[in-house]
Amino acid sequence: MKIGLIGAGWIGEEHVKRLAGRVTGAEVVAVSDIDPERAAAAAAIAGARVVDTAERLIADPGVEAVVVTSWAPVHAEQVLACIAAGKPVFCEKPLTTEAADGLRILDAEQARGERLVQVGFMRRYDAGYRQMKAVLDAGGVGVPLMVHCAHRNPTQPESYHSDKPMVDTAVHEIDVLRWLLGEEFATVQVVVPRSTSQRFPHLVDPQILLLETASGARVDVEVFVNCRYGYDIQCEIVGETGTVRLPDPAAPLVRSEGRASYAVVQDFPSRFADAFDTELQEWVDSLRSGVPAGPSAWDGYAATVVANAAVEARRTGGVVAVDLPGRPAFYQE
Ligand SMILES: NC(=O)C1=CN([C@@H]2O[C@H](COP(=O)(O)OP(=O)(O)OC[C@H]3O[C@@H](n4cnc5c(N)ncnc54)[C@H](O)[C@@H]3O)[C@@H](O)[C@H]2O)C=CC1
Ligand SMILES: O=C1[C@@H](O)[C@H](O)[C@@H](O)[C@H](O)[C@H]1O
Repeated sequence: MKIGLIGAGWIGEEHVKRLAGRVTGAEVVAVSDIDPERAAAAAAIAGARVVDTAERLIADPGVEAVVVTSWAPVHAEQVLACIAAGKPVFCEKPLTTEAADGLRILDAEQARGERLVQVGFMRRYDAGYRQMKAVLDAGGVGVPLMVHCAHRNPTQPESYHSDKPMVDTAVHEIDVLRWLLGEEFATVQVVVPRSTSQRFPHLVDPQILLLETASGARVDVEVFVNCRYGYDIQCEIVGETGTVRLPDPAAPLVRSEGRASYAVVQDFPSRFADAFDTELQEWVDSLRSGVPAGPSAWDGYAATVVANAAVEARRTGGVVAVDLPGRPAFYQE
């Protein structure tokens, strides 16, 4: 597959390296970024061409499929342009920052009549989450009743504002829990403890999302993006007959100087390196087989609806209903 990539920033460059070096069956042939230096640097990794605009890259007859790794607010227009051109597109999360833009994508894809969009929710490709799903699907802990999650980043840049814990960060838990539990969320509330002193003053951090699924399971997600000590992702599902917990990444246990310890992963590129590789490999495989797989535009839309409701919940302090329409038949699995 000849791939064009739009948005050669941090993750764009990582995905170019991945597609050029570790993923089989694909090559990056074109790169575009509003910053020409970034585009040139990423293109050089793969021996690809630089194309001056996203529109030209999408229209380029030498590009068979597109990876969108630009800033989230421009995802919608770029994904819509790919659909209009009939080209498969892998779009990094979040698919859109506003649910209304996600609806436009659903409408366009259904009007086109073929599944073209996959969303970069890489946790579905993480070995630990896949093991949890196998346990749940086999009924290993009975009916899920409660879920406890923590999403901790060591720090975030000053541009990270108080809606981002939902739209940019907890959107991962929202998606992976929809997938693990096999149902949608019905309500969300956000409660905030006192903020850490280790943050930029404009940011509310940490924040806790309290969600309820359609069938009545309760979920708490702690988002704490200045925890300082590492990149720490926790998830425990409590069912009627047992519990299942996301495994920590394997690390050697060191006994020394009177202590037994193991290191905490420091960043998401390390924590989810294998998941990112598997995600892009399975996307390329699905393009080559012609059978769509992975998180769809519906999944991207549903996650943003919940994230938007959580933003409203923090602002109002109340319990907000998740206003999600029924899943169209086009997106039934
Ligand atoms: N799945 C995951 O765990 C992760 C996903 N992401 C997602 O990837 C996306 C990009 O994030 P980063 O790489 O961290 O950001 P970044 O700021 O490093 O890179 C974004 C790039 O997009 C370019 N860009 C912006 N508007 C553009 C346009 N109209 N046309 C072409 N290029 C444009 C910028 O110049 C920049 O080079 C975000 O949606 C983010 O949420 C980022 C990190 C991890
Ligand atoms: O997607 C990601 C970032 O964009 C986001 O900013 C971080 O909070 C997440 O931990 C990371 O996985």
